[in-house]
Amino acid sequence: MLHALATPQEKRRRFRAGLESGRLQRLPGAFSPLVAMQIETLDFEGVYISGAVLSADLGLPDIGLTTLTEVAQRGHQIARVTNLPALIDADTGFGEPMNAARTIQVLEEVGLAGCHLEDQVNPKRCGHLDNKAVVPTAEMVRRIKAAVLARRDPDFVICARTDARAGEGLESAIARAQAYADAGADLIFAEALADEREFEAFRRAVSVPLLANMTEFGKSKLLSAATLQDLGINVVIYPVTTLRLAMGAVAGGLATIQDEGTQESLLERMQHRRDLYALLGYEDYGVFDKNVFNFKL
Ligand SMILES: C[C@](O)(C(=O)O)[C@H](CC(=O)O)C(=O)O
Ligand SMILES: [Mg+2]
Repeated sequence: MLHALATPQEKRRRFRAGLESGRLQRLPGAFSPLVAMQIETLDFEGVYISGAVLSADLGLPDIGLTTLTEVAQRGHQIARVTNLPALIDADTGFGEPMNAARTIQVLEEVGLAGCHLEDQVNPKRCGHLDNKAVVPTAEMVRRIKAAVLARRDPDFVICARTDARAGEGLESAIARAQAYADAGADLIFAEALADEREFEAFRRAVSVPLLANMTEFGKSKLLSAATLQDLGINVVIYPVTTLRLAMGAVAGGLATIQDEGTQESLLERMQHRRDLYALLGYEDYGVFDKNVFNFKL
């Protein structure tokens, strides 16, 4: 009720244990706190909070327009309602290495389990767009070192993302990942890898845990959880999936209302009022006031 029972420290320890378990940690994107609660009712290991989704939700493209304050606020809203660890997209850290350091402290304070910082130049852009530019390896190493130094809970996971595969090629992306791991990154996110072969090459070369981004309609082939597990990948994110599902349903449903003049034919595809109330735990709120939850169908 009101918030999740697990503390941020417990959630971070749980995420750390998951990274060390040898089992794939599956993190669907939560585009709202309510979606995080839905994810928790299924057997997922965590939730992901996407920058692309936050931008889209605000009606903006994913080109580095959102601020740390907006990202932290959304992260807080989501992290507080779920017992699952939440990993958030911190883009480039919102500026210079000093800004990345502050970003880590703020994201820690709002209860997240970890975040990823990427090696793109400011302003960043979606990892599946063309003509991305990355900063020199040494500059990203400074970004990561500043982040690691600023961290106060050693269990807060700092994930380094490299966007170098597109512009510099696989070898360079691997060399960067190794440098980022040496700088203290706990987890490596290799953005926009093409297929199994590229994940295999990363797995062979990098000793820290690896994250795979299974985003739709991008540059990466969609690989199943079983395949990723076999490849030795530790974390998979489905960053924009729930938003794409919801928006597909919203667009189709609005067209039906236009065509049919009623939403009657859509009812069975909707989350029922009863299920929404169960997810929100309405009944639990009756401990404060017996009159809060009076609902009969
Ligand atoms: C993972 C990602 O950074 C995100 O913000 O969710 C995006 C996802 C996407 O645009 O599909 C990305 O740059 O890959
Ligand atoms: Mg992003």
